[in-house]
Amino acid sequence: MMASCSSLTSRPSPLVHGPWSSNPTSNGNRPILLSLKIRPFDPLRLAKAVRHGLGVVSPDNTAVEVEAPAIETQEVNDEVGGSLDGVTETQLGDNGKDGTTSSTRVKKKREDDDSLDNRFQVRNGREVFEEKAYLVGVERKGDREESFGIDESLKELAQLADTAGLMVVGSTYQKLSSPNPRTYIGSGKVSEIKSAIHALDVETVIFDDELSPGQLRNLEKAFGGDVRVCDRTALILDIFNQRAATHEAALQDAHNCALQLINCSQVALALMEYQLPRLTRMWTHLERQAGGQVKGMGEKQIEVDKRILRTQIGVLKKELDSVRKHRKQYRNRRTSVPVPVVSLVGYTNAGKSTLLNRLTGANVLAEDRLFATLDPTTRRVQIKNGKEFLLTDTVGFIQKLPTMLVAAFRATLEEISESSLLVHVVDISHPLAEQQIEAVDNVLSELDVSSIPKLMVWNKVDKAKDPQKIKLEVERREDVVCISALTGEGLEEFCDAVQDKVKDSMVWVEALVPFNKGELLSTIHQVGMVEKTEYMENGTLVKAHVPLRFARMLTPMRQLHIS
Ligand SMILES: Nc1nc2c(ncn2[C@@H]2O[C@H](COP(=O)(O)OP(=O)(O)OP(=O)(O)O)[C@@H](O)[C@H]2O)c(=O)[nH]1
Ligand SMILES: [Mg+2]
Repeated sequence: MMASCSSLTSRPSPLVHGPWSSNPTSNGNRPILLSLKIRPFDPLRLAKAVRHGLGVVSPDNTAVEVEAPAIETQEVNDEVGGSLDGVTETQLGDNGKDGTTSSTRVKKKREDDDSLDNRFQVRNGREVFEEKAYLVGVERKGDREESFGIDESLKELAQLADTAGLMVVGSTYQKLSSPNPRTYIGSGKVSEIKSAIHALDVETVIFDDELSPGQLRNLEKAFGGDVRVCDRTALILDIFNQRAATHEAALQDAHNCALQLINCSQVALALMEYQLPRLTRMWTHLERQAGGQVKGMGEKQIEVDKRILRTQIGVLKKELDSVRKHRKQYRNRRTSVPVPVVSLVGYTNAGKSTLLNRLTGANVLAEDRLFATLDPTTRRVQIKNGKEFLLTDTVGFIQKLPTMLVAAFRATLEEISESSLLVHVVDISHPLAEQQIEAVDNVLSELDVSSIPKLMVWNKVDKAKDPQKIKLEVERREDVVCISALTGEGLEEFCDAVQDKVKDSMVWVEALVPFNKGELLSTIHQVGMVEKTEYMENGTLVKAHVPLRFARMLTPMRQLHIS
């Protein structure tokens, strides 16, 4: 294993360019994180840096099969506060639905991938190295039964790893009362994973929960060699980084481009903030490089690195503030023509982009991978009766969303906070649909959107085990519409429901519009729900539901009519 790892150093992994690593040792040259070159902030250059600094897994090239992780099924002894009675035997569970055991699959994979060259793949015109990853989860005693189970959480982690371009070769988990402060898992489990690393030639170990910088360091030391340890947060940040690059080319207008830049910078900021306390890894790296002789040198370097990073974080934050202010002004201008804005929110992979594409003929990337959408896209939807609304697609939510990424979501979230309606898209065919709904509601409850009306949409009904049962359930409930964004089923009902809900958020006005204000009349027809128009001597009397902001603009005419 060591031999193959060290031979990697001759071919830089395209996924990572460590900003501090001039000498690409294998550890400074692996996928996952540390991907941005840190230089003074320039949004355009930053976007470019993101694009060129990473090997992007093409969204079009989805040939890599998402492999369900080999989840250990054996009971694990309890470990409290780092006591050392973990399980030592590594066992890859049999979860192969086709009768193939995971270990056979793993063996097969190893044979297939014996040659390193096989693992360099050209995707999207770039060479990407598929690292072998091993997943580790912890089931906390006292986790509520209805929350995401460890199996499901690890399956999701495997999907995330696949999206990031890694090859999952196995996984394990441990039941704990509380995590070990030094190594997160118990020492028995650490040894077990170490055996798995050797047996499966693992290059990256990914933990399903966020690890502290100290835990990361201790685990890397414990696993030894060139094994990289990372966590769910790092993985998600890395995917966001990749996605930021992929989507840039697809931008079509200044509005979406501005949003993209904010998102891109937010991701950069999240990355830097994640890196800052973890920079000490480079210290170890420098120390090792110098054979442990010049400890001071590494120490000095890390201080310099930290200072540079802190300055960059400060500059980036300032720039972001200023871009945000401009965005707010833009939104204010946009709402002066108050076409209702409807935002699609929901768990990642629920089908939001597919729905947007279906309704607007847009060409937003929709695919069976997590976080396909990073940047919010807005398109106009024209309904049969001539009415229209703006539909905004947003980044998907996920359980265990890293706190620092909530800030990175802000560009999207600021947009949805001014919507007339939030449409919560649910993949009703997913076995954990309930839990996903809860995870989305949790994120929404942290945002200032409680006053915005909501509509729930159960999507992918075509894929559900028992579509009839779902349709009956929907009939009993008033607040849910059942659709298939893929086949188009239920989309008319969806548009009607959107209109009804949008109407609920409007106010009733009766206004006398002077004949010389013809354009106002057509705007009322465009954005409001007109019940009646009457031609009077000095203008047109309109009775309609209109958006609140627009009602304010009509105030003088309302007074005119009353007097
Ligand atoms: N069978 C079926 N598949 C669907 C339906 N809607 C979407 N999908 C599929 O689900 C996958 C995810 O769809 P997306 O539209 O990318 O999902 P998303 O919610 O935008 O995902 P993120 O951008 O990752 O948050 C794609 O493979 C779609 O083809 C549906 O109604 N039925
Ligand atoms: Mg999407």
